[in-house]
Amino acid sequence: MASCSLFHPQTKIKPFNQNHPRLTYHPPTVISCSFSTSNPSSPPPPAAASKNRRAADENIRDEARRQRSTTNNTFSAKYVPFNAGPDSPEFYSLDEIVYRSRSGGLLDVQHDMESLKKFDGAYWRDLFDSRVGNSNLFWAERFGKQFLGMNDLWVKHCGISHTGSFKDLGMTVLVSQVNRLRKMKRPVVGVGCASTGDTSAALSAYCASAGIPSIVFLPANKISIAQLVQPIANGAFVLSIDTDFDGCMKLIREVTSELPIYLANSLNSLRLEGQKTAAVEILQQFDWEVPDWVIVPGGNLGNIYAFYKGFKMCHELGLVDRMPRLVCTQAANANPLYLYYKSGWKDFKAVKASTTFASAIQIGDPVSIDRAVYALKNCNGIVEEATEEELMDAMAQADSTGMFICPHTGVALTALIKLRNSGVIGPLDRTVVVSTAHGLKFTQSKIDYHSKEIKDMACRFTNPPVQVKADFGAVMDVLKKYLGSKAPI
Ligand SMILES: Cc1ncc(COP(=O)(O)O)c(C=O)c1O
Ligand SMILES: N[C@@H](CCOP(=O)(O)O)C(=O)O
Repeated sequence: MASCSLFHPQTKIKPFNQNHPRLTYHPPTVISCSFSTSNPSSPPPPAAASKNRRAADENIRDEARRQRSTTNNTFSAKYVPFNAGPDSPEFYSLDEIVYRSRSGGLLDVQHDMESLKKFDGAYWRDLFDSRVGNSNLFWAERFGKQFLGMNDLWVKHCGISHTGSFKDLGMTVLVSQVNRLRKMKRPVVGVGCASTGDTSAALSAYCASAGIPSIVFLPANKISIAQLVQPIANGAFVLSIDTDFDGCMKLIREVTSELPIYLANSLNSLRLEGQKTAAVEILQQFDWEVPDWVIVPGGNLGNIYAFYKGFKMCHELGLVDRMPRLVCTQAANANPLYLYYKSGWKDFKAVKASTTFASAIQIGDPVSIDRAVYALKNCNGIVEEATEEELMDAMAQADSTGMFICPHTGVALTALIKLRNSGVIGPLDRTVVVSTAHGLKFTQSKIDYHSKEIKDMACRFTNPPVQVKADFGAVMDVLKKYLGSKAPI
């Protein structure tokens, strides 16, 4: 949660709402999670939105039920082939169990934008403001000023959430829909995913809360202990498989086409509808001012598209007047998007991803490659990469200024450092780095770094504990030496 001292002086930041029902199941229609259902034929003035606000003792599900019964809701959404033209006849109800288009391509959730546009930007802003419930947007004052000469640098801590990563935002939507499908007696016995640790954590928690079986495929010995224990503790059926994430992903796709297990990876476009709300949160936290840059670490590449979609929706509905530029950044050990970008988008090749401290993005064959390319091309985006040393140093430097970030956020900060040093990102540019998971999930990498136990890595920013005898004189000696090395304030 944001404390006053972390606020940027010129920015009105909306407070973090601790009572936000992150683990509450939203009503079935995706759009009704976020939007009011007033009669769209006569848009109410902005102030009227506040009349729709739910009372303090009403949860968001009850509010949606009440509004559906008293208003004429014509909003709708459906699956369409990804990037299909307006004339494409192919579409599916959100109640169908479908992950691919007829041609085998990706799907996308398409909202009836014409209905939504009957309300103006002020209306939507007011409605979103009435439902605020954000993860922390942290003014990275020290890191920005000390290392980059920037005064307007922010870190969006999506990992300060129920299961400790941004996956919670999408999983609440997906599991809510599964809940609905099961109530409709659709053949869904369980929900499954392949995972590098965060998707499985979110899936197992939300399924456990809803009483739905979850099945997770994990690459053996390739995820952190903290991530492994999450689905175990939440009662998921955990398969530790002797392959990498891409191997697990292939298997879960085959399995979900044979068995009544609903696929929870971001190949399923429902997930991205939840994840895109992080973009809305950022805009809302800046009081609907658009940042210049948003930097996102990429692996399976659903999230970069989710951010694009969230910003695009806010632009199209008039909540904001422009789009930020997006930067997607990968570990150099797992960099198929980066190589594709460097080829001038000419030659995409999946890679065999090597081990990286950013283990959650050790992915060589991202399912959302087409979505990511679309997003980046349409916002003048950039792709960067980070070596192991760069990402670990960036993480250590950020931690030394009061953050406690994950290595993936170190990957994103490395992109920022490179783009700032090359002058692409200017000193006055308002920049948001997306922190995707909680640092406490990745303590082993920090221990390795601060113990200087990483082969071929200088570990330039270590801060190891000092071993000292239980003796007053010895303690005084080390303290005097330490204080002598510090300049007086
Ligand atoms: C912590 C973390 N950061 C970043 C990513 C990358 O997100 P995406 O797969 O949507 O590109 C993932 C998952 O892949 C993750 O778990
Ligand atoms: N980092 C992810 C990898 C799978 O991504 P998804 O968004 O397609 O589910 C994880 O935590 O499993």
